[in-house]
Amino acid sequence: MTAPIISLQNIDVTFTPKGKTIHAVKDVSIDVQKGDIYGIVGYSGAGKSTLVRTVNLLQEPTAGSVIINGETFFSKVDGQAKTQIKGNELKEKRRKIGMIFQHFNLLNERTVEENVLFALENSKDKEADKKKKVEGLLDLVDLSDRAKQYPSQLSGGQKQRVAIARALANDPEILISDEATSALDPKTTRQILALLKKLNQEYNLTVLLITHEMEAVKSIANKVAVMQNGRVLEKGSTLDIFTKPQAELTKEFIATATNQDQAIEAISQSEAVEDLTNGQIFAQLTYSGNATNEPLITSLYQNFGIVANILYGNVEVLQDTEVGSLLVILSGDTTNMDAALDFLAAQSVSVNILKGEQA
Ligand SMILES: Nc1ncnc2c1ncn2[C@@H]1O[C@H](COP(=O)(O)OP(=O)(O)OP(=O)(O)O)[C@@H](O)[C@H]1O
Repeated sequence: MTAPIISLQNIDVTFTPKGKTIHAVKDVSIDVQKGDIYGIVGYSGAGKSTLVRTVNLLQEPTAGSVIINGETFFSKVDGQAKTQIKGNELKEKRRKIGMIFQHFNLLNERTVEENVLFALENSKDKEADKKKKVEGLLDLVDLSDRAKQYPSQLSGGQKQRVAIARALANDPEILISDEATSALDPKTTRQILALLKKLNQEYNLTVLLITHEMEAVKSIANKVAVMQNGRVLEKGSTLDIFTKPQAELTKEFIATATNQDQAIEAISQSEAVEDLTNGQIFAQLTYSGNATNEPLITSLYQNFGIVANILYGNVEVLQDTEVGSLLVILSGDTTNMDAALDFLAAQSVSVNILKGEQA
């Protein structure tokens, strides 16, 4: 595997406001490969923003190493500062890491094209070239007809597209998106995510996607890290995390993103689940790829005499792979049930027992 474009190693960030100590980030290590859309998901206060701000040293880590494109931006290990880029060098490097935010951070008294041009104020290019560049960027984000308008005349989605054009002005290889869709409605969110995906695919832009919405991760990220209380609880490919989540928090995020929490809640109150008898299990089965095509339910009956009553089923496509989810009541002999659950595990079906003897 090639060297990561972003390598955060054992990052700690501690704040000490008024003598109080806040461990915002605790021993976080993340490697992002070029071309990844890497989601970092967690609730408010989990430490996501603080962590990503260490990538361009807007936030200096208390300890750890920040290595971008093989170059050590910062390293402090065992209390010893080893490397830290500063001053103009840091400013120069920062320009190669674009950032977009929840509230767009546009200059309200400047037009759309002036906002984008502003990012090029340190560029030594000729004015005519800069103008051309801005035109190209506005074309890219489909806002050419709004060039002379002011931010107040734009919708939230359009403002975010101006911010994206501005973030791309210095040809960054990395784009940090910090809750960029959190203030947008669902349809506009989908459009902005589609634009990020397009930039990723067509320009090989690496995207760090900070969000509290697993839905956003599901739709465009190929990798994801789940954060809570400053720590990464688990990380991996989006497909793996969605099909085999380990941490309770991850399961919660996924249930919300796939609307399964609503299905589980509704079905949990159904008569069939309320009146679960001995030997019955109410479970969620999640499976991907080949397993989707396996006649699982038939196998359970034929091989183990276990009857599966399907109460809810859903299939979606994640990273070009089908991911299926079933809410079922499994009924049958206890010994056979154990064997059936082992069989499901061997078929790479993740079984989450929601109610019943083995829960
Ligand atoms: N400059 C600061 N001084 C003191 N505490 C801070 C500072 N910045 C962040 N924190 C604290 O660090 C913790 C992590 O905050 P952070 O903003 O990174 O979380 P987050 O996951 O990005 O959440 P949000 O989406 O709400 O910003 C919080 O407890 C926050 O109050």
